[in-house]
Amino acid sequence: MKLQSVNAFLIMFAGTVVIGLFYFGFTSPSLRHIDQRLCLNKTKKSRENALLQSPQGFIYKQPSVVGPDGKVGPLTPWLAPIVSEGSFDPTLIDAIYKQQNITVATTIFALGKYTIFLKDFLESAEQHFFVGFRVHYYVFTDHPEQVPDVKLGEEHELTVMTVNSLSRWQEMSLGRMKRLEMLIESGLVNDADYLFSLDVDTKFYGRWGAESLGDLIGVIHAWFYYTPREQFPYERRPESQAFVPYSEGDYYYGGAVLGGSVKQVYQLAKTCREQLDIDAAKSIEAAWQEESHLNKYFIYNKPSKLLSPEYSWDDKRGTPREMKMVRFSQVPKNYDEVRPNT
Ligand SMILES: CC(=O)N[C@H]1[C@@H](OP(=O)(O)OP(=O)(O)OC[C@H]2O[C@@H](n3ccc(=O)[nH]c3=O)[C@H](O)[C@@H]2O)O[C@H](CO)[C@H](O)[C@@H]1O
Ligand SMILES: [Mn+2]
Repeated sequence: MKLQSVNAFLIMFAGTVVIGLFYFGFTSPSLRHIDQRLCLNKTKKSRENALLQSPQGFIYKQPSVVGPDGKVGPLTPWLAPIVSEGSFDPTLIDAIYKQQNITVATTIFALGKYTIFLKDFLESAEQHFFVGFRVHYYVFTDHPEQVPDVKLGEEHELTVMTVNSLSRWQEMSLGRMKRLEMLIESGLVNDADYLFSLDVDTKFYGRWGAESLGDLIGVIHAWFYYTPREQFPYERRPESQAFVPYSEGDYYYGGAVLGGSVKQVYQLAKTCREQLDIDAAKSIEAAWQEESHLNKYFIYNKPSKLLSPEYSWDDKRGTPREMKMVRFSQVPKNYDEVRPNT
């Protein structure tokens, strides 16, 4: 009888301690703090690895860009937004990102005769590209003396990066991934939150703002958004690292625009550079140089946001019904005049 009551007392005491600990755990600020920190650490880690990776050889229907209603579809099959006129409120989206006090860095390559495009590019960018935000242009050129003196807006900055001349246009285009990788490694863009790389033989015609920001950004090419995937100009030789089988691919992305967080752009540039190096060692050049490697990368590492062809149009293409506006476009160029080789 006595023993039983001691046991009952011990059980009751243990129960009270357990309940007390639970209560203390939920209410104590210090323990809650530790708990929150653990939770946040976990959350942050999974966010950092938040590449939308897709397995190779996975077969599914090709998504269409323009829906049956004649409009650019609002989402990809992996639920990434496709940004086009009417899909966002420019004042709201700018106001949200303004509060984050962000810096947008942009690389532009102007080697050989391509310096002639810099004036129009920069002048039009100053009218349309992230107006009111902190912007840092990095102009890579082998002719620093030819960089025009364009008046920049408040908090807009331009750094000239002098590089060696190259003899083939393909190399100038190919070298962009390596330069991008090196620029990020140098720590020069550490102050930037987002990084874009844009073709220089282009002009801005309309707004390009915070709606274009995200972890990993690709642009749908102006010439291929009605094309079946087996006809995309992907690299089709299996010997190349840029090889894509006929049964795979979502959209054909343009090499003229890529972007995202500095971290994601680094991952992209490094991977593409490694693939380009392997090809170079085998003397293989992909069909569309780094654009081919970029396209392969985006099949297996899905962009978190896509820019519609409004963000990479072509002056030669007119404006079909489904394009409500043109924001950024390739200007006509005489290839024989601007390129050092054919
Ligand atoms: C609209 C679009 O998606 N265009 C892509 C396409 O043709 P493009 O005809 O647009 O290629 P391109 O001649 O404009 O070369 C791409 C970029 O490389 C730089 N550059 C090139 C040659 C030169 O002598 N000096 C120089 O600085 C310059 O920044 C230029 O904008 O395929 C290229 C790869 O071959 C790139 O992926 C381009 O982005
Ligand atoms: Mn171009």
